[in-house]
Amino acid sequence: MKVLVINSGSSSLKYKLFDLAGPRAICAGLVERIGSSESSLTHTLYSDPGPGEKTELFEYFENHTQAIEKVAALLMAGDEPLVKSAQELVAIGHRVAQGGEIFKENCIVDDWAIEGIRENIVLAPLHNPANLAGIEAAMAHFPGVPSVAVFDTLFASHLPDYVYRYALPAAYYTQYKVRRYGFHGASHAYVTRTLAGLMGKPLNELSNIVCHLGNGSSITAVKGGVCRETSMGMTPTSGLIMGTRCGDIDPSLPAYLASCTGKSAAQIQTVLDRESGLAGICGMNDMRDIHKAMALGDDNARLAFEMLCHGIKKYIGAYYAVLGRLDAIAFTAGIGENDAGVRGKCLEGLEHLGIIVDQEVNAGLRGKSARISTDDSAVAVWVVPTDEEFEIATICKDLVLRSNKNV
Ligand SMILES: Nc1ncnc2c1ncn2[C@@H]1O[C@H](COP(=O)(O)OP(=O)(O)O)[C@@H](O)[C@H]1O
Ligand SMILES: CC(=O)OP(=O)(O)O
Ligand SMILES: [Mg+2]
Repeated sequence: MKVLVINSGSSSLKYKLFDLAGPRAICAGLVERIGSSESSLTHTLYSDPGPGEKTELFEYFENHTQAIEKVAALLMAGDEPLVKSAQELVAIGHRVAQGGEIFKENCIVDDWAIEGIRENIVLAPLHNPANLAGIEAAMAHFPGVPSVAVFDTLFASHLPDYVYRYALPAAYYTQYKVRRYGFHGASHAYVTRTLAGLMGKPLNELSNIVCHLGNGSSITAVKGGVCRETSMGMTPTSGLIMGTRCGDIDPSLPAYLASCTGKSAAQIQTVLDRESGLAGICGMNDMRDIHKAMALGDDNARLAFEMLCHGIKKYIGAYYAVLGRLDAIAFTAGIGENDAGVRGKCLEGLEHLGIIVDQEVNAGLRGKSARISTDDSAVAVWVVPTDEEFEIATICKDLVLRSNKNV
């Protein structure tokens, strides 16, 4: 029973092929820095034991459609292709960022779902187009295989009304669905469940914060596995400073900037989504580049780093208060899993809150699960690599099996 999962992020495309009968994924890959001259594809074929063979291709991928064409060709190439024919796949799972109020559950994609995802583009302009391109390209390459849409927004769909509503005229909520949705749901759900397992604590007793820090970043407060607060709002532009997104700003700013610069609302939106965040402050959106620049004394890179860390610290403090009791904080995604500097800095000075980082363990840790707090830290701090694709594959399998039973 093979399931292919496609996770189109704003700047990357991840894929993983699972044989759900087996213990682990068959292969995985990452197309990074899509749209940049430095774009590349890394394809890893897993073998037992060990990570297996790695192929790296440096090619220009202009957009997500081109990336998927290459991935499909890789999976189906050679004498013993990983996917012999489309019929071998029971489903292709797609991460879709914005489900809005249209999608109350994950679903098998049909014309109605495609229209709904398209309608929600205004609520996630960087993501839903990439997600839709992924779905359409996969449908073209693997005809007859059910595509399953797994929505980022569902994890936060049980937020209390006083959290998800904005203090705007009530009609804007009822007519235009203006509200906090929250994103990165598959990641927050997977990391929270994994964290409970690592800590040996029943999920329904765990009170935790997840810091998903990637090119897009969001933080959630979770009690008993249920999301109680989330930093992203109606769109993934809000919350923390991100690679190119501004995060929370004064709501009067767009109108003020429009009057200063003569730019249209759409042009200002592009500035907020694509030219702001870390890139806006220092010209670089990747923390690896920012660290290199900081080491050379670049003060704008230092500022971008400090703004990010300060923002994370503010959310942790606020969500600690929201939860009342905090058992653990988990760091995940590209920055959360790999950047010891960010982890260390944003938790600095929180000892009085019972959060004590073991700086030595933290500094040495990259890309794998481990506790990075000291034994006497009241709040456990963990790095938990996310696996949005595994979460999506599991959802796909359940949905397809259920729908086959109903046929
Ligand atoms: N080794 C590393 N050290 C520091 N930061 C890293 C490292 N690897 C990746 N990152 C950061 O992670 C980001 C990508 O995170 P990821 O979760 O894969 O993004 P997305 O899914 O949003 O495209 C990069 O932009 C970079 O800032
Ligand atoms: C919703 C979102 O920000 O996604 P990504 O992190 O993939 O950009
Ligand atoms: Mg991501």
